[in-house]
Amino acid sequence: MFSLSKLPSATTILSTYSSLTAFMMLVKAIMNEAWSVVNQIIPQDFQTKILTKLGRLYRHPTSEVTLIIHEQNCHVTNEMFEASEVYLRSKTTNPSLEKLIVSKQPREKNLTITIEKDQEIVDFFECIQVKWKLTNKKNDSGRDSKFFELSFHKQYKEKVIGTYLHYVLKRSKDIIEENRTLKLHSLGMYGDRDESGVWKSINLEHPATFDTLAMDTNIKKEVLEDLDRFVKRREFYKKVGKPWKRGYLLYGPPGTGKSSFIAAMADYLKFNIYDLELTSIYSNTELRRLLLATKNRSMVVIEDIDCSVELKDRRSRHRANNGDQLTLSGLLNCIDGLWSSCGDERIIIFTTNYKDRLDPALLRPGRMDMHIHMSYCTPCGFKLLASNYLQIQNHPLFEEIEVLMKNVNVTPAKVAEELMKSDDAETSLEGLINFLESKETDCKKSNPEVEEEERETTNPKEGEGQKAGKGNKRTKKTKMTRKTNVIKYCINCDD
Ligand SMILES: Nc1ncnc2c1ncn2[C@@H]1O[C@H](COP(=O)(O)OP(=O)(O)OP(=O)(O)O)[C@@H](O)[C@H]1O
Ligand SMILES: [Mg+2]
Repeated sequence: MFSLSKLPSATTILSTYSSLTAFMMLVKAIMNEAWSVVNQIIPQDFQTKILTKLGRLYRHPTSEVTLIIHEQNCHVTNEMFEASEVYLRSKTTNPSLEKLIVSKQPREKNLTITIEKDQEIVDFFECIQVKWKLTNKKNDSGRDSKFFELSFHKQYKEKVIGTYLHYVLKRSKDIIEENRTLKLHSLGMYGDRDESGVWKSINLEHPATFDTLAMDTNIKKEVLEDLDRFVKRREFYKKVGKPWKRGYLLYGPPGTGKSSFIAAMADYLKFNIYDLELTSIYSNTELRRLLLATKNRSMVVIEDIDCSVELKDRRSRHRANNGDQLTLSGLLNCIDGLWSSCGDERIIIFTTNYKDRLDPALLRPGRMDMHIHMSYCTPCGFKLLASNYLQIQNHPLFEEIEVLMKNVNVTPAKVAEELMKSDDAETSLEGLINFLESKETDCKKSNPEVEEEERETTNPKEGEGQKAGKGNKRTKKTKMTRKTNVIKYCINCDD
């Protein structure tokens, strides 16, 4: 029961209050005294620093939440820590940073810039402000242990944990992909002891890109759209129940850019290449093992497929005892079956100089999704090469070259070679014209009917206009008067 007699009397309350007031005054006096002593002992700017630090520690004591992201959890790498490190590398332009660490790994393209410990980085995500700080402390075993402190207002706790951290994970993956050094894996051998191959990798440093590749503009556009569609279709492939893979057959004469195309594709997709040399594989089992050892987001390349699946010439010592030899059907089964369903984002590329020599099984619909023809150099391809090699978009000699090119088959490789012969654009272009003309003459000799036709269509005033300067004796014909439907002279006349 509540009893009034237990309440303190008014006199008691008053006397307690006066004692408390007297005590507070005493404390204040002591504090003032102490403060004046501190003022005398500790310099003013040092005091400011301490107060700022204390202020930071105790700022919004109740409104701020801090997440700790350790480098390791029970000796296992913490992916969130790694992702944060990578993510914060993209924030190093933050004006609040005073110290940064700069480094460069061998063969990496870019410098790596990371934050120094105790530096604070402010980041914004959907109007939320968060603060990152890398801290370093000795752990129980006396070793340095690193961790990130991620602080923000407590009202955003759900959003930061539920959304922002996932965003950091995703962004860091993208950043790694963007800066990835591409690898070229090819087959190394164990030596005589064992005939099985193993994948060995080196950095892929092929400079070809789709911008430098001279090929039919429409085909190039179609391929790029196809690749873009392919990489976006993870869910689509899942839905329709197909392995997420795509096959391309590149065909065309030597020197038309098939290998350069593969390098350009790898650069565009940022996929590693596995160069599968079938002539060094001797059984279907070995092929399967090698294909299963390839990683996702990669391209398996089999060059000159018409030659590599000819198994007749293989030396007997390579024949597997159990009769398990590499066969075309073994290869196709592997590509269509087990291997392709064991990974994601796989591309397989076959190249050949002779599409007509390929086994129909390779060409049947659905096997290679796209057949891409790499042709001899076209006038449009020549312009791209001239722009790349000579940095010119136009020149009076272009017209003559373009007409010659319509009549003579010349590979982009040969054009590139001619354009590299001199630093002077005109000299290079003249060299190319001389080459095309000599090839035209050779081909006419081996095809007299065409020569006859040519005689009828060449300008009768031919030879009048000798080229001025540089002592060039080339006869300047008015090529445009030729029949536009003239057949190409050397269909298989390679350099
Ligand atoms: N289409 C092209 N565009 C730009 N450069 C090209 C092209 N084709 C060839 N080249 C140049 O010629 C060189 C050789 O070409 P590449 O090796 O790609 O030809 P390929 O078709 O693979 O030949 P092969 O059938 O002999 O393997 C390239 O390094 C490049 O400099
Ligand atoms: Mg090649």
